[in-house]
Amino acid sequence: MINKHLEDLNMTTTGYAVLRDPFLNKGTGFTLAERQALGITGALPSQVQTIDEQAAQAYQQFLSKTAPLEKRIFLMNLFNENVTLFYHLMDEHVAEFMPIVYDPVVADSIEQYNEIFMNPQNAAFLSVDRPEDIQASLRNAAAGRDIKLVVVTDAEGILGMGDWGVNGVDIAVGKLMVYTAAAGIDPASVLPVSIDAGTNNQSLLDNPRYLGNKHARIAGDDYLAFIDQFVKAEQTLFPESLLHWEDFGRANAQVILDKYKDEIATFNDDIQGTGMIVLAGVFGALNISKEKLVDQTFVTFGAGTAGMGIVNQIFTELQRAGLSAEEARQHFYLVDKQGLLFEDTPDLTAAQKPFTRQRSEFDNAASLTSLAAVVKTIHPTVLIGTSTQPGTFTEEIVKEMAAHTPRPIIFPLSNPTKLAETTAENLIKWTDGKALVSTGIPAADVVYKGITYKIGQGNNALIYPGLGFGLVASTAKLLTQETISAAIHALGGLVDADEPGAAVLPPVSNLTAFSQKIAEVTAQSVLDQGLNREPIVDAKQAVKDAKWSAEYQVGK
Ligand SMILES: NC(=O)c1ccc[n+]([C@@H]2O[C@H](COP(=O)([O-])OP(=O)(O)OC[C@H]3O[C@@H](n4cnc5c(N)ncnc54)[C@H](O)[C@@H]3O)[C@@H](O)[C@H]2O)c1
Ligand SMILES: O=C(O)C[C@H](O)C(=O)O
Ligand SMILES: [Mn+2]
Repeated sequence: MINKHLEDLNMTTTGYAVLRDPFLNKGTGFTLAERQALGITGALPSQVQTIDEQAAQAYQQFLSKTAPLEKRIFLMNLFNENVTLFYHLMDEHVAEFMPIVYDPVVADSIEQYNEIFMNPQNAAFLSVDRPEDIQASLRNAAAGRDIKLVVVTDAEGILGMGDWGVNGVDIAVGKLMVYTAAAGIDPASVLPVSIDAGTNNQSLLDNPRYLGNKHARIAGDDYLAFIDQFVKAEQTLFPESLLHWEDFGRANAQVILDKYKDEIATFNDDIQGTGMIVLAGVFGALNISKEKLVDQTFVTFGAGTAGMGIVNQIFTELQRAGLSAEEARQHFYLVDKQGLLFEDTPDLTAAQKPFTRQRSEFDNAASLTSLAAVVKTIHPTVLIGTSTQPGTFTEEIVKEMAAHTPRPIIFPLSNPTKLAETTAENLIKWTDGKALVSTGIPAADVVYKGITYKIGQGNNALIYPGLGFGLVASTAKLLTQETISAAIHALGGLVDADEPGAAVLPPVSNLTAFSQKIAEVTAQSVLDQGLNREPIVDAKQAVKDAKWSAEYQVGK
């Protein structure tokens, strides 16, 4: 698909403006004829390079950087200069670049955002103090581009690191880069958005270099009114776009999703994307252990945005498998700061309440205040960590779990690296190779007693690009549970369960291939429900037509 922006600008943009527009620039890739036509003859050295030659040269420069953050800065600057070359290079090195462009190195860039500030990858910055600027800010950042996908963050819950104010814009930028690298959405059709609602992070407020609003976060009705103004402006300016919410705080994420999910094409990645990838990972694990979902007992450690997204997705699937809601609920034990969550536990969230337990179920209810006590009492078969508490899946807890189930499914999912509940290596060793493991951040293979255990990455990045691109390609009006379930099953069936040490999810090196499959299944589901805005008959063809590839267009 040739973006309208390219056609429009191509006719009117000439001279240095072409070289400075990252969506148009080819640098030394411009042919002599193009240089002539665009009025940039003499503005570049005489050699004309192919994109492969440029990519090889850029990769050498990338390799000369040793610190991960330096590598990221190099790649962000390359993106700012030449978007096509950036993605051409990323296509060739997707497994190597993902941790740099995205999690975990994106966490370092967020923490040091003000100190390393650079031209911000075409993001839109909205300030809660200037609601009157919302429309203009979105329009200016889009700069005439036809926007089909917006990733917005207010950065109250960046990964597990809490409130990072305006710095959090980098997660919106990173998520969108993964969308294009994985699924092939046209980078000229996407927009990262930062909502600066203030920050409660004292280190930012005290930092003289902090670039965001230097006041406490606004909350409550004022906050929700600003969100509503944003949604209305976004939908007015980009009426066919998908709106993706990222890293909002626990008190707002579900409220916002519930408010808009039946009205517009929208998606909360931490709730829905995480629920999807975890269920796909559990299916992958059950393919290996040859067990059934309905026979599993789940302990979720950290019953916040992600934890409850996971519980609800599995809960839905258990009902699809034939259980009643009440039967399905019996499979879950939620552990949060307070310990096991009971119906009379103080400070329960709305999402937690339906899944609490009764004290009368246990002889030792009063002592179920720690994960160790809960694991010892419940004997879970699946343990999921979204707690933000590093090192909490201890050897004692893991060994206790493994003593009561042949293939314990254990997913320490908290990000970034420094917050993970434990490592894949620990889990394999402590369980003598029995654990079926997935981690939020990328993990190296674990070699143990002669077997190489591959570790699937349980990160929503393995599923949201295919889902989101499928929705955009099929011009979806809404995202339904039916579509979500279809996408999960598309991914869950992609592992080779019989290989010794097999991973529960496919490798990031295959991200492009399986994102394509997820996009096709998603688009088909949208068509099956009649939720497409445009008349589309062939889902696969629609995905193919919408796919952008990181090659220069001749003569453009
Ligand atoms: N791998 C993935 O795809 C993925 C996706 C989303 C979130 N995450 C990770 O999950 C973590 C949580 O994210 P979130 O958006 O749900 O945040 P959140 O703040 O909504 O939830 C965190 C929950 O953990 C609880 N918690 C805090 N301390 C605890 C303790 N000592 N014991 C038990 N529970 C405790 C909190 O009370 C809260 O309910 C983050 O580290 C995030 O990076 C991973
Ligand atoms: O950003 C990630 O790596 C996954 C997830 O959305 C998170 O918030 O941790
Ligand atoms: Mn997130």
